[in-house]
Amino acid sequence: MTEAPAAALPDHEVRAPTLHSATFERGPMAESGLLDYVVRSDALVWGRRGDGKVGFGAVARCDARGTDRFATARAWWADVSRRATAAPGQEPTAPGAGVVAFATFAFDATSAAASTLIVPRLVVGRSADSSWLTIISDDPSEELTLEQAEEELALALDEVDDEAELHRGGTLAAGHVSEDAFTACVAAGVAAIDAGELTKLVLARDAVAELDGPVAVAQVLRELALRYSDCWTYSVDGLIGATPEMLVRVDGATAQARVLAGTLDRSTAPADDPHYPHRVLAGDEKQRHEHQLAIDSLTAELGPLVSEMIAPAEPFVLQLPNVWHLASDVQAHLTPYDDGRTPSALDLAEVLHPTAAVCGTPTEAAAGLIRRLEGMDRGRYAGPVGWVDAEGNGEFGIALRGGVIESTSCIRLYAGCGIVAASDPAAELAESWAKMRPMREALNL
Ligand SMILES: C=C(O[C@@H]1C=C(C(=O)O)C=C[C@H]1O)C(=O)O
Repeated sequence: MTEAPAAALPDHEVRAPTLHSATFERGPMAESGLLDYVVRSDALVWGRRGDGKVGFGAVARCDARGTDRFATARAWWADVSRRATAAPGQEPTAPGAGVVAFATFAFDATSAAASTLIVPRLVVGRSADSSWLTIISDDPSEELTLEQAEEELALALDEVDDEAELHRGGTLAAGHVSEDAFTACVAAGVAAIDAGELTKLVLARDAVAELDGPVAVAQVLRELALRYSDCWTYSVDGLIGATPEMLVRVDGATAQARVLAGTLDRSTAPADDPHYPHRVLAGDEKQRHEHQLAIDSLTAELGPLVSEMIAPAEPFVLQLPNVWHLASDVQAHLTPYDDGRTPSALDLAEVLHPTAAVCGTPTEAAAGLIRRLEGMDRGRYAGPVGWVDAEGNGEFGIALRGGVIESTSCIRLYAGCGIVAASDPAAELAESWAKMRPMREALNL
């Protein structure tokens, strides 16, 4: 048995609000599902193939920084969850219904970026077999009715962005890590690997998009969701994108992850060779090695918390519109902590982050070298992004293939690549461009 992580920090002042909610079942949604609700730039979004949730407004928020960012978020969420109540007869009916927080975490403990949990006022949710509307209040005396919830939702959907003012295009410039700096970083990373300092590290760069009008967030999200239907589209407090990588998903006592590592650009692939990705990706020793290190880092951290883990012996080739990836879906049965509680999605996000898919092996050596070589604050790029409910169910993707909105018309994009002994700087630079393609296309750049 494993000891549960401390439920509250020793100096944690309980300032979590007492929330109550009402959840109303709704009929089947149109084929487009949740996308019909992605119309505002300030909505909270988590979704894939029309399922997921869209949040409006905010009734509570927790911001944390530094080494304790996960612990602070966990303690705050434990307080919120413990006190949350539901209106009689309107209890949550599915994971993610009822009181729920959208969450985003900085990649590194030294980041200036806040890690944030936001509880929305309204949530429209949809899963394979149900859809619902939840309204949440921090005023225990407020009566929460379906009429009230529908009225507020209609208002929220009415105040859509003025399409005439939104951006049509713009320019993309180097960020903190230019192309030259990136290739130099990769060369230095390979040298460190050759010197035996570490086995793998993931190096990233950024690029700044200056648009000719306000970022058309909702439009970008809808486009990403439609084109990248195998990815999880997210928007939490200015962090937006569509990630193909699931750090962890918790549904009751089941945990799942989708590990990616190993990438092949589709734009340079021969059109007439259907076996190309299997031969060049699945058959390549460097890519297989990089992938195995990512799986090992996940299973090593997850192992002590589960009674059973199924990790396939062979990765599969995940085809996205821009690239192919080597992918492995891992599933596990969670063991309760010795206090009887099942590890939550938040607990697991903390334990699993950062995997070797975005940091390296060994973790500490890679994290140190990333700080030194990149010399940029990754902010929330490559950190966990997703949601958690009061029961501990939730989904945390790794915030990849996206960017951070820095001002009304400016968004910073990020992309990184796994570096092993056989990596070539120019090839890694090209791969980083392929990984920025989804956002560039959605932004019209
Ligand atoms: C770091 C990123 O992607 C990660 C690195 C990969 C690789 O190097 O092959 C593949 C998928 C992701 O785990 C990114 O998209 O920025």
